[in-house]
Amino acid sequence: MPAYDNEGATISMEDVREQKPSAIDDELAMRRNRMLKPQKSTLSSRKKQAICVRRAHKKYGPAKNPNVILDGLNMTVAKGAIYGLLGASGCGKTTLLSCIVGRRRLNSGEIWVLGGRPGSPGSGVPGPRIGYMPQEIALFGEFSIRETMIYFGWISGMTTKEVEERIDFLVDLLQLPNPSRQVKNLSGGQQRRVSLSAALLHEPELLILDEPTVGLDPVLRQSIWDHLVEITKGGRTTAIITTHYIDETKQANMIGLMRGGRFLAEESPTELIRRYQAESLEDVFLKLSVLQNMGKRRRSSILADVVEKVEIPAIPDPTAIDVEDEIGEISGEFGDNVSMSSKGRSVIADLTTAVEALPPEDEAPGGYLDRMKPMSWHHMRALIWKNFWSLFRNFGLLAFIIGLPLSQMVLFCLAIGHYPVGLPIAVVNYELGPNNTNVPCDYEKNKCPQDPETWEWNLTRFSCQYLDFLSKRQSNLIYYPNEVVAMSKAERGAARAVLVFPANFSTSLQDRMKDPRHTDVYTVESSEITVHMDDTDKQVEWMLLRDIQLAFMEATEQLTYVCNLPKRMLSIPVTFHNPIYGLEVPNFTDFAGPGVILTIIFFLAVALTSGSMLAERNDGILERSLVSGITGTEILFSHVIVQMLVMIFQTAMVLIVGFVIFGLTLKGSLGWVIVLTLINGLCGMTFGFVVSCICDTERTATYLALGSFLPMMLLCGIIWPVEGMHQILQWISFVLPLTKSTESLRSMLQRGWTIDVPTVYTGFVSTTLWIVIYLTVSILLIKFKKG
Ligand SMILES: Nc1ncnc2c1ncn2[C@@H]1O[C@H](COP(=O)(O)OP(=O)(O)OP(=O)(O)O)[C@@H](O)[C@H]1O
Repeated sequence: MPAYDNEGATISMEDVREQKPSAIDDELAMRRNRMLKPQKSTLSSRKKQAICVRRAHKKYGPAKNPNVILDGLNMTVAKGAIYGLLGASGCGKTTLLSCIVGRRRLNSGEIWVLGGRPGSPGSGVPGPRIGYMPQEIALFGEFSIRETMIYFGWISGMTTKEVEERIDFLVDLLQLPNPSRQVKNLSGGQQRRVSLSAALLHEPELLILDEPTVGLDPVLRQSIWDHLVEITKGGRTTAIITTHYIDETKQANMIGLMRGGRFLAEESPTELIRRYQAESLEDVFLKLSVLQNMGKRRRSSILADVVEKVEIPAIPDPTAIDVEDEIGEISGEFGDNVSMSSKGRSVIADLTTAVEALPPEDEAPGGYLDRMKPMSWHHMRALIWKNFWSLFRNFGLLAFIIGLPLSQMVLFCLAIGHYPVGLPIAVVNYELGPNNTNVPCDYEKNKCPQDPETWEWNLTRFSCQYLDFLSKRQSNLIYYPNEVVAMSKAERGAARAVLVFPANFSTSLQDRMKDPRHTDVYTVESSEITVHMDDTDKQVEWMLLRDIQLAFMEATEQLTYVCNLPKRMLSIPVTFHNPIYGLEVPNFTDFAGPGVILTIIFFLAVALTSGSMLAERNDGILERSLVSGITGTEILFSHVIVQMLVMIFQTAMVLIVGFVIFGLTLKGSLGWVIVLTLINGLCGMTFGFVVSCICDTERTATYLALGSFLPMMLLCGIIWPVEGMHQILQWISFVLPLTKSTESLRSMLQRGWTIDVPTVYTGFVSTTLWIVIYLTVSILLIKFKKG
């Protein structure tokens, strides 16, 4: 009868039974006996074990209210054993495993893995000596099964050919689907099997499998166990397995029952069942849990309970074993540090006091340079390959990478900095008489109002001449009959300004110009245009003010022109020549452009880097990569290399849109502009690393990125000159990463300054310094921020 069907591959129960020869049982029994021999607890004996944990203490949370996870735990895993780590959910199995693989540190205690201290130089742990399957799937959804294997194979130093050979075997063993299928399209169980095959791929010395069989078909679970028995036979491979299926661990050589931060027992499954006269391992766990609860009572009473309730085989001749030997490596513990040796020869109080002081860290075999070597070629190759494909296979992300800078730059160039036109301006022109809104505001455009004979002025309807010039700047002039109506309209938002021309405006103006000394107050007042402005929008107010004044100058200049008079006669005595730098008509787009370009590139890099790093971390991929020996520095630099490609592309797009399509001013060297934009993106990338190291979730990273985006926009002189800020803000602005670079880019673009000008090179220096700072901080955080 078919027992398991996967993608057309059908195996029968008979097949499975055939895979489990009785020789394996014999081998298991033999090794159980071998391993259960008590050994001296010396430094060298601990180093000889695959894993040896002593007095492990681990807690999370604040010192005042700690969550104690490991509470003086001892554990011994002999080489070549299959060790079943059992315990209720949340008892600390994963925490213990991550301390073993060197990803978390104990608060106190000692761990030896494959003869070294995890994480110490030269121990090889984390590294390819370990095959780690974390609880999460920890795979790249965008990759196919084959690509996943190639990635993990390369990391562990295998060639592609070796990986291909192993793929065939693992597909067969774990009944994987076609290796060309993408991981994200597999079922949860299939993904777990791919994850398991990635751990088995390079045939490591120590397999650490966190719930490898959860959700799997019982037949497949059996074949996985059979495979583990097979590979541990020779003694080269050791396996630790956590599982919730307690009974499947009866095939393990040793079981550690974990509860309350300790092991209730550490024994072979048959011995546990025999000793506790239980029907199953579940029963044993239950009995031991009850006993541990009693451990809250006084130790003496526990001892009585233990001795009374649990039949502990007596030692035939206790005197035959010396004191050292009594402290077996394999120990089960109860309650308050009450330990029982594996052979049950004696009940020993407080095993932990018997072990010696912590030995010094192992020295790395190589010299200082060897330890400093930050990157290995096969790691970098795997990481760059992985980063490249995970980026370019994700179409949503790709659309974001291309679309966002493009759309932002187009929107900026279209929406920001352009002169507001068509602003409604209310006009009350009493010069046209009481019926002023129905009378055309005409004037003789080319007629000089000065009599050529007498040189007497006869200025009429100068208000119309002025309004003609004003309408060329602001075309939306709305005429009202009187000031009261115009004001009430403006108060309700119908006009941005109200202009009132007195009845005898032109003649009063003429009198005032002709004989200013004897002009009376009435004449002065009636020669002036009264203006009421809506000041809510400063930009609009300044621009209207400018239009109102310039229109007057243009009207008077026109007068001098038609009367053939010197132009300066009727203009204000200030001459504005061509600007030293910049355009004659101020352009806010040019002012804000440099800051906006840098901000787009900087914050896109922050978002992309922190996003991909956090996704990698939260999916468990980062953890898995680190356990397989990849260093934080390698991860950072592989991201730098791939994202540099992205940034080059984004920079090219932004600059083309800004300078080629929208014609932003570019007077300096394009080469230096590109270099500054790129190193600014690099700076954003390194800031993204810091964000992803500090934050645990994408949400907090978003808050942090947003929280830094707004202050930078406001304080870095991007939309407002730094000189206009409060002195303290100016100091803050001085040390922000975008201030000096914006100033530098602006100077290159608009002033055409070269790199030897201090304002320009300061931008390069400041950005480079920030890169170094962010990179150092992130490397330190990756190095030291462990559980
Ligand atoms: N980084 C952390 N910070 C704070 N508490 C943590 C952290 N990691 C784990 N814990 C807590 O430590 C306890 C043990 O967690 P752990 O994941 O080691 O348990 P487990 O035995 O592996 O559980 P399960 O079988 O459900 O996977 C849990 O209460 C968990 O909430």
